[in-house]
Amino acid sequence: MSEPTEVSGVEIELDHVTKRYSGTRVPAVDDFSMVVPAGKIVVFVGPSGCGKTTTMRMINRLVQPTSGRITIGGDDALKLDVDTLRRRIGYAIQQAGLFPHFTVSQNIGVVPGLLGWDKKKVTDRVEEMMDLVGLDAAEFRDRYPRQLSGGQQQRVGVARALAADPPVLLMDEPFGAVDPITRGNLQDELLRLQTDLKKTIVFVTHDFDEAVKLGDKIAVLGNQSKILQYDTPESILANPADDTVAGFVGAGASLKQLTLMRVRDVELQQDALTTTVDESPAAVREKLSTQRKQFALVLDQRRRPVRWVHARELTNATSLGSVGKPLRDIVSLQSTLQDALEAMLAEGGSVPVTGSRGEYAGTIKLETVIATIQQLRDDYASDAEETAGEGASA
Ligand SMILES: Nc1ncnc2c1ncn2[C@@H]1O[C@H](COP(=O)(O)OP(=O)(O)OP(=O)(O)O)[C@@H](O)[C@H]1O
Repeated sequence: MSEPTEVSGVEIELDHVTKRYSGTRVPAVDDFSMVVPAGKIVVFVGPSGCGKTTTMRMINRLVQPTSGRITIGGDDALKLDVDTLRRRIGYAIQQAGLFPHFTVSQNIGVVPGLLGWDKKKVTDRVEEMMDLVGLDAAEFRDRYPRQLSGGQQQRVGVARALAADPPVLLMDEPFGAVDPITRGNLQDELLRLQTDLKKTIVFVTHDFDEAVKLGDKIAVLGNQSKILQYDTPESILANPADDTVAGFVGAGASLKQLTLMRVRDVELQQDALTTTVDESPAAVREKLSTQRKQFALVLDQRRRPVRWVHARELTNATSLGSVGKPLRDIVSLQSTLQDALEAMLAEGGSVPVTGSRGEYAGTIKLETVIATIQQLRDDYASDAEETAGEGASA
């Protein structure tokens, strides 16, 4: 295994690449040039039909370019044997594209199997991948895709794409078909994985917020995959290159900046009273009353938050095993402040924050997010003033 901090991804370069589908008048992709840096996530975002998918699929030659050059880690992708090329490139798509008659483990083991790995190595790898994407192998290994939720299917799709440890990952709207909360969780998990894996990832989406959250760089594309702007999310939000990009960035750029900040970047509260499921309700009620608090946060044996319980609910309770209100939404240290804000609005107050293994790390409160928005606006206003000042003195 490589060191976790090592970049395992390789650079991708597209050089004057054009795709003209037969029988069409205008090219779907016209003279596209870009360098995707090794170990980074580059997100293609743009309107429907602008050529995002065609551009991406030329990288693994699911679409054959009409002209131009593509190199992957310095090798000419158009000259490589197509099987060799695709072994270097994981591919995940919307609705996961799983084989319906294969179990989860067969789906994840497809590429290692094709590569001729022995059975034991494939089984071990499947378990490792399931663990990586947060699926319990014992529970899910033998299920069929239709026996999984949309989010679980997407996790299997990501596990399958990563199974042969390719340096490059292409992801075409992989989280497009799931509800917003699951989508947020899947995005967080991808970022968490990427911290260790450091693959080169090209990610296609319609959703600008998703692009801001995931991208080290974003390519805003117009018709025929024309690159309108290719830059960091911070620069695109602060300085959209033209009106079309500004339109895409949309209203509320300062709110969108909340997607650039993570919960780990702000201060958490440590004043909630926590308790475990095996503590007696009477003891917890006593502590609540001494500390003049109304709510306690119940943690499970692994210190993962499960429920808020109100002092009132403890009066007749015999155990902490079931009383209280289950948490609908938990944010992690990786979540964006926007996710945290949405969770707070849904929960109606502070929300618990979890660390990398799901353990309780503190709570985040609305005032913290509001103060951060204020800070971002002040910073933005003073930057704008400086820029205006420079203009005047030039
Ligand atoms: N096989 C094909 N034959 C002919 N034209 C095609 C083919 N595939 C795509 N196109 C056209 O090429 C253009 C770009 O399509 P592409 O799927 O790459 O866009 P996209 O940006 O990924 O769109 P969306 O976001 O809707 O998926 C579109 O005008 C589409 O109609």
